[in-house]
Amino acid sequence: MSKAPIAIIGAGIAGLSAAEALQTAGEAVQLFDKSRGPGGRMSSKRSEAGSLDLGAQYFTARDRRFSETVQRWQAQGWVDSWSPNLYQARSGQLSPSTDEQVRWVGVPRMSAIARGLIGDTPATYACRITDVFRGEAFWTLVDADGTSHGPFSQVIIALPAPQASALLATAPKLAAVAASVPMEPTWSVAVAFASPLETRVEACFVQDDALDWLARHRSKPGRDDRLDTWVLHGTSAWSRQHLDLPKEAVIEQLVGAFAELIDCVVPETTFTLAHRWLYARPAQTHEWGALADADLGLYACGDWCLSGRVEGAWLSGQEAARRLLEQQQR
Ligand SMILES: Cc1cc2nc3c(=O)[nH]c(=O)nc-3n(C[C@H](O)[C@H](O)[C@H](O)COP(=O)(O)OP(=O)(O)OC[C@H]3O[C@@H](n4cnc5c(N)ncnc54)[C@H](O)[C@@H]3O)c2cc1C
Ligand SMILES: NC(=O)C1=CN([C@@H]2O[C@H](COP(=O)(O)OP(=O)(O)OC[C@H]3O[C@@H](n4cnc5c(N)ncnc54)[C@H](OP(=O)(O)O)[C@@H]3O)[C@@H](O)[C@H]2O)CC=C1
Repeated sequence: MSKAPIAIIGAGIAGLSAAEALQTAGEAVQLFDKSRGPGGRMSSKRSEAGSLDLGAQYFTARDRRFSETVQRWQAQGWVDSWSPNLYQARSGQLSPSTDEQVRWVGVPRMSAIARGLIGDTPATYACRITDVFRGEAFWTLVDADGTSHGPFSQVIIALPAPQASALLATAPKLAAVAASVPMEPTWSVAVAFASPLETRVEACFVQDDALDWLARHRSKPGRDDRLDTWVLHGTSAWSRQHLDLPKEAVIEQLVGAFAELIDCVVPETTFTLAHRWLYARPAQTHEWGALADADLGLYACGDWCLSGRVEGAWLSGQEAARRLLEQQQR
């Protein structure tokens, strides 16, 4: 009889990283995600202004293993470096803020990385897992429609901490650790103009009440440049305070803050879109790598186990896979 596969809940970069490491080691995996495709916070949204990166804007690679992986992604044509005219804004004052940091983006959109990584890995989408339980030898997952999935030999939960905690009931200690990680929201707005704004700014780290970041979409490699589209992110504090504000009001306030900040005339918008990320980033970084109850065969990973960035999420997926494989060899 062939061995039961390993279930991975969450097809963001952490789940995909774990899936790749396990498949490379000869294990069979099955991914589940509540969205219509992979990528999670690294996905891109299709819109009338083209495909937009509303979540992760770029990523850096400081760890050697991740750097080597990103080089491989670049060779496969999934990523390219992005060197925008970088600015900062402090107390409403814009100033150039060029640096030497290499920043990476998916091409032609951020979701290209997840699309590349998933390959032909078995994945079930639009499937929100609501329960994870273990019988005598195997694991079963239950989704929001009440459908059961299994049997599975082990389970990796690769979700933001509050969502992971809800599925970790079988391992109360892991559930408690995940429940101890608050995650901050981010309101993300895309705004497009029919003719290009007369500014050199292509990206800006903002320290403001409302705005945290802005990026000019067309400055990224491979993007559609028919419109001059900008992505604006609210700060964690502002996003938390305005969590339930209607999207139109969020757009009005963030585009208003953008118009005050940017050093040029801002004309009528031709397109706007708002997206609320409820669990955008962990409030602090951690050094857990991944969480494991190896005897049970239950693991948890995600950006919140490390740095709250793309690199941290990828490394956490690797660590969950490493611990699972180590336990199998015992
Ligand atoms: C607005 C924003 C800007 C960011 N900017 C940057 C940046 O510039 N640089 C950077 O390095 N990082 C950035 N990040 C952070 C980065 O995107 C994350 O650290 C990383 O993508 C997290 O990956 P993950 O796999 O841990 O989680 P996720 O990407 O959240 O993946 C979790 C997956 O689980 C799925 N899921 C959730 N619950 C269930 C369930 N019950 N059943 C099934 N599936 C479920 C979700 O649909 C999702 O696909 C940003 C994030 C946001 C939101
Ligand atoms: N919005 C979210 O939910 C969210 C945003 N995240 C952002 O992701 C990047 C990733 O961080 P990383 O360490 O990989 O990148 P950087 O080294 O580019 O930026 C880190 C912070 O350092 C400051 N910084 C960096 N370069 C400059 C510069 N040339 N001029 C001014 N400041 C710079 C900046 O911090 P401040 O805004 O100055 O406080 C960068 O933020 C990072 O931008 C996160 O904010 C991650 C997860 C969720």
